[in-house]
Amino acid sequence: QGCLPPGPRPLPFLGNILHLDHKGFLKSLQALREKYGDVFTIYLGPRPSVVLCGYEAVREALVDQAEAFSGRGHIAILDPIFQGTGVAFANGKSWKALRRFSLATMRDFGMGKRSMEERIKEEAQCLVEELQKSEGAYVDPTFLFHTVTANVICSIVFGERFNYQDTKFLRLLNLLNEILNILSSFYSQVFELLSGILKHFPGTHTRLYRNIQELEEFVTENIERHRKMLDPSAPKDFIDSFLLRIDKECSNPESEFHHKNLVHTVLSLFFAGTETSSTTLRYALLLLLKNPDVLEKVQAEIDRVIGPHRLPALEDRAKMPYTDAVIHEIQRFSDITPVGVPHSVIKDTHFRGYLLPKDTIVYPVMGSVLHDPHHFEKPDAFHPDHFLDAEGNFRKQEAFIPFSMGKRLCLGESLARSELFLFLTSMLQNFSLGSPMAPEDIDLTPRKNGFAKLPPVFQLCFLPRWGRREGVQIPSESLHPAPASAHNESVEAS
Ligand code: HEM
Repeated sequence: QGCLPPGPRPLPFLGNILHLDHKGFLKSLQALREKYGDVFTIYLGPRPSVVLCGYEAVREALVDQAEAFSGRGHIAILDPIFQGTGVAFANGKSWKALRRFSLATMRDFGMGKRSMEERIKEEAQCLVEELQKSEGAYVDPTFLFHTVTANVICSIVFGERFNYQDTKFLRLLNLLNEILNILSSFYSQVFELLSGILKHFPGTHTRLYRNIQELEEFVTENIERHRKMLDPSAPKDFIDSFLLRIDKECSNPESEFHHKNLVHTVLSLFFAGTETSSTTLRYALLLLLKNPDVLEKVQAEIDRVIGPHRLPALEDRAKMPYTDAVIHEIQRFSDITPVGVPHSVIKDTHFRGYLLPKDTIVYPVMGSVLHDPHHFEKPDAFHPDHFLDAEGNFRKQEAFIPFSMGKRLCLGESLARSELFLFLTSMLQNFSLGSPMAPEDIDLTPRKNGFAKLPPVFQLCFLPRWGRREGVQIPSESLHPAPASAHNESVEAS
């Protein structure tokens, strides 16, 4: 049975449901941490989960005992669909093969001649053009940001980006949105506790399964098109590369490279790689509106290093320590997966004097690491100096782990970091930001702070910083006041 860490006494079947506050799973965990320490056990329904808080405990598990803690914990509402297939949900030999393949394919030129950077730059340019069309009106950027991050995944897996008005693409986005909304809803948390009963009745999970099925059909049709056009000497995207691997291993009945794993790996990339990046971008703009002095310094660095005449490129980042520090602080502060993604131990595991039986679920509470007061001077403030030394050089922080740590470390980390840099610098190179509210009135209280953390809904306007004449970008005096004052002037002008 093992010897689990201490925790509140569970009820039969219902576990610690009474200790969990649906408004803030994280808050409930913080209260329990005060009572039981950095490592404790809670029962989600009848199953125990071990919760790890603070940098030290999370590192000791995910890094010092990386292999033991590398299992993926079940997510009850998704279990019947994925059944352990697809890179984000698989375990053991299957996960290892899919992860190695996915990383190698997305790295370098695993998918033909176009690099990841080119794909993101193309999307960044479309994003700037789309924002130009808003003509300085106030907009809520949520949908547009989902669109651009989903399009980057489309470019990688399908080999093509879609026009923002394309009806098929809009349907794909709606399905994704609805699926991710259900996954982060209170219903899914209840399902986690009571899946044994709820799965026998129709409910929101039935709608979730219909949506996922439609998404699977969309992906399968696309795979069939790829199959017909496949050129074995020139794979041009993720699906082509996977199909070639299926063919290569077709005589091996044990192969992990089959249709179901392809479809579910593609879905994993969409689920893990769209809302995460787009929520971070939204937080970025909100924090820059709230902190106009920071915005001003970022734009000054962009003007100095990149200037107005060319697109930002990844190699600029090394020359932009302030912008790099700000992006790190945005990710630290926004902390978009506060309780982490569940892991499990793949064997009986000794940890800090306890014995966790094989398959015990483990939550590495990332919010407790990103806000660890032993590692960050002002854990609850937005403070880019966390990532700068006294000379203004970029300074690494070991407790900066928005992508987690160890063997399950986010597979899209490099892609996501490139997206954040290129999308943000492209927007700030071209636009001043305006808000209908003064910075001190902007409320940062998250709209949700449970399994996912979401910023409040807000609006802003994008005011061109440069006029265009005969294809050359030139400074537009009337449109280019100092960014901090632009912030307020634009409000009065509207
Ligand atoms: C700011 C953006 C992002 C953040 C903060 C983020 C964060 C995370 C976190 C916390 C995990 C869980 C790691 C664990 O289990 O300990 C994860 C896993 C994962 N992420 Fe990301 N992610 C981001 C963007 C992306 C993108 C763009 C992709 C697209 C390729 C992606 C693909 C994945 C996949 C496939 C996994 C599962 C890895 C596995 O189970 O082996 N993520 N991510």
